[in-house]
Amino acid sequence: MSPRRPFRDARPRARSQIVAATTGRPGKAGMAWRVLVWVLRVVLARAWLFTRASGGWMVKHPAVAVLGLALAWLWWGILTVAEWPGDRKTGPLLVLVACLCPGLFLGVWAALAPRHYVRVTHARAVARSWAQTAASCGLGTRGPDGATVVSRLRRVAHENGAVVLRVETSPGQTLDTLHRAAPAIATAYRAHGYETRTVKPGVLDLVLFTTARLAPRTAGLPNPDLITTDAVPVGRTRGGAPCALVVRGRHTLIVGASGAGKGSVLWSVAGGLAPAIHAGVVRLWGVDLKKGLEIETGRPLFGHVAYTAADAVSVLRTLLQVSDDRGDAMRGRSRLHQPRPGDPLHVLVIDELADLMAYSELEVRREAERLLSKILTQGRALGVVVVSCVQNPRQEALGGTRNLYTQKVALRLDSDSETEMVLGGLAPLAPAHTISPTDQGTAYLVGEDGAPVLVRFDYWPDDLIRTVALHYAAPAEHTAPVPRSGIDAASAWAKAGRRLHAVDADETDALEDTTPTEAAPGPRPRKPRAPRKPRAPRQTVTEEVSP
Ligand SMILES: Nc1ncnc2c1ncn2[C@@H]1O[C@H](COP(=O)(O)OP(=O)(O)OP(=O)(O)O)[C@@H](O)[C@H]1O
Repeated sequence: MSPRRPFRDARPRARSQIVAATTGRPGKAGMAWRVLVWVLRVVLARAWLFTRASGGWMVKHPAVAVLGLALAWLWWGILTVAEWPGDRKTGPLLVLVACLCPGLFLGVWAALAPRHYVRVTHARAVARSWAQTAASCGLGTRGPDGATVVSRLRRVAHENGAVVLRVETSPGQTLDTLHRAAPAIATAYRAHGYETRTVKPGVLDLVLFTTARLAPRTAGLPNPDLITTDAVPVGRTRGGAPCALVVRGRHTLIVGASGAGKGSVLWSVAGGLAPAIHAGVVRLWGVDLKKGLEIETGRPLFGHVAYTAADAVSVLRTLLQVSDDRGDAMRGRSRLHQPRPGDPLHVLVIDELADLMAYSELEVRREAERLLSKILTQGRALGVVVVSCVQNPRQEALGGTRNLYTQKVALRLDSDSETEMVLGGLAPLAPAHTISPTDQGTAYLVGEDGAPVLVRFDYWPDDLIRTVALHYAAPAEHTAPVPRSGIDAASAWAKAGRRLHAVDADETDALEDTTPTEAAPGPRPRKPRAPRKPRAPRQTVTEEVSP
């Protein structure tokens, strides 16, 4: 252990003493201190902006600045030597202000409207350097007269955390030419990333991100009225806008190195779905072969959980059965399942998929891969979706299922080859391996449209997970067995719900025996006992006594 450094310990102590004696004081004195600090901050910040903007202009135009100073000084010197009666300062000062007025104007502008000033000056700088940058990034073509013609920059706009360049192709170029030049342009302008959006034929918006870091945020209690599976709030995007995840109709793969924040993504989904779970619109299933450490924190949200490989296979088999039954019921009627109470969206959450697909017994692994692949190919439209978390995106950890996920969340990854494994051709647009280890919960989200979005998922502390899980616990009927056929569904759900209200631990075991998991590998479950036949009443033989 390193020796403790006394001055390091003293610094925070001195700081907290100062805070306690000033802004931390109770009552009006504390309030006065806080107002004073705020005013000082604002004044100092504005003074700095003024100095920087006007000083910057003077550095760029030294001749004008020196001329102004020299004229003012000369005028004042002449008046002084001539012993001019009256005011000798106003005239020279006016001359100085007149010479420096463009710089002073910029300073006042920066101090009064700093954001507008930065945006306008930045846009002008980009426009000035565009021709040269575009030509060196491959956007120049030779005109008939031999001169180089570059793609036209139509406008420079600003969004939160991004600069948007609207670029128009020049004759001889296609949109593909602009797409190919985008990485070089982003690098030339020192952007942290980029995105391209086609506006109309021949016109493209090139979005250059000016920030790589998104502020962390702790999740709050979910909105009880937000019963949705199509836009589950999970975090914030780069521009600070709320980010919502589509759960219905999509299988989601969450990949991230150890400590990258997979838990945040998992609980953002499970916690965001909590009101829908409580309303019976979503039924949550959990597989956590790390002894249930993750899922057990929010256990009441889950209908069924599996903490062993054999149970996990049973859960997969049950869900496959559900999707088979739904397929029969939906055929010719609907192409996408519409969840509702009594006929919910089944969401299977798997924490650390590799534990099941790579580190289990060979037989279990094969069966799990077979079942999961079937669910991933068939379940999407039938209201059975999978959310899998995994550390290692390699083939051995995911089996053949990697490309069956329709939505991917790439948290921090260890190398560019891992990013490529997860996101394929989108890797240059979503360099997940460059996410800082201190930015846990930051990830590139790639939905079905294939456009990566940088998102910081909300952080879910354990206490919040427990509170939400208790508040929005799954309805009793969701911990009941899934009926095998849709015909007697309603009565089976109701019956199971009634039974579960009164169950104790033994009864739950008995109930589990009746779930459709008979074909699970390992020891065969007991056959349910046939109901006992009512016994015939014992006959009493009376001897007839003949008269
Ligand atoms: N969204 C977030 N914002 C801020 N900090 C976070 C966020 N998510 C996670 N963290 C921090 O990172 C730590 C690790 O997160 P988490 O356990 O979710 O990572 P993980 O990817 O699941 O790791 P492992 O695979 O080892 O279980 C947490 O204890 C927390 O301190």
